[in-house]
Amino acid sequence: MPMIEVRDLRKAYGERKAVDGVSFSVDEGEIFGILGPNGAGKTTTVECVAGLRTADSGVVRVAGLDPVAEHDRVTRLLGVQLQQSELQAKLTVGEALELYASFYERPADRHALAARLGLEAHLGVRFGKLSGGQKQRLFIALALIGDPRAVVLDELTTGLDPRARRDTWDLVESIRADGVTVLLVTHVMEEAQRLCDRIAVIDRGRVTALDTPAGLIGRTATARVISFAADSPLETAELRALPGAADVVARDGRTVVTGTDATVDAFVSLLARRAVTARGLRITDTTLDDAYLDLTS
Ligand SMILES: Nc1ncnc2c1ncn2[C@@H]1O[C@H](COP(=O)(O)OP(=O)(O)OP(=O)(O)O)[C@@H](O)[C@H]1O
Repeated sequence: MPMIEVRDLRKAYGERKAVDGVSFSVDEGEIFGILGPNGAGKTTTVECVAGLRTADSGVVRVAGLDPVAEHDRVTRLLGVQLQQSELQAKLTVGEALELYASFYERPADRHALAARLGLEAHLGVRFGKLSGGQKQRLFIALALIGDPRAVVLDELTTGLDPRARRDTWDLVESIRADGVTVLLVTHVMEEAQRLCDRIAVIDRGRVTALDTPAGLIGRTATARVISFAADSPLETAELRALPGAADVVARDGRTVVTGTDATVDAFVSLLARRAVTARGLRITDTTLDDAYLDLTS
């Protein structure tokens, strides 16, 4: 049985179809990403998973339970950190953990959790005085306080500096290492690529692709990018004629050819045949960014 299952989920706000037939399932122990542009329906989808919104139609199950009809049981299994959460500014970290722990029969050990999230030294600090990264760590702690089997993390690293972002990623990996299933909403490509086992790309309320990060990248028609200084004697026409070449453009004083492995092989042969060098040659893979742009409007 999947840990989280969503089948043909639909939810409209008036005329606006926010979620329009979304399906996916998340296996136990997986980090599953939901990736998509602003307004794609990501938050609405995870709110339905958490039982915070009632779907118009479709099926949502968490460990086989209905998050709306069996809300209390699902709350014990599923921790939730939603986008733009807030707490009272005067509440201290310790008080927030104590308050949230009181909602559960068997909460996690507050002190161990605070230590694990690097909040031990901040237990007496008021919420309003915490940095962005510390607030985010507190919200993750609150999502984990019920010792859940799965956790929803929505826009986890928005507004964090690069170090805090990386620390948060390490934390998500350690949560998964403990066997907790993670449903992660993000529009940070690097985050999705680094953390997720599989990703559902959502656009305008629909799943446009569902695959591993490598699978999504491989789907893009062009998987290799060759670039070199624009002063080479190679003609645009002969580059365009390379097998598999999808595009040749001039950008920032460089010539950029996108294509496939066959394009790279033929390009190297062309250099040898013409006895020319391509100064500053770089051959890179298409990134998840490119794949994402291909898959969304
Ligand atoms: N309570 C609401 N009432 C009316 N419309 C809403 C409501 N919540 C969301 N919407 C609309 O539904 C669509 C999907 O919103 P949702 O928040 O699920 O998208 P999202 O992918 O999470 O976007 P973002 O990345 O910006 O958070 C958007 O057009 C949004 O404006």
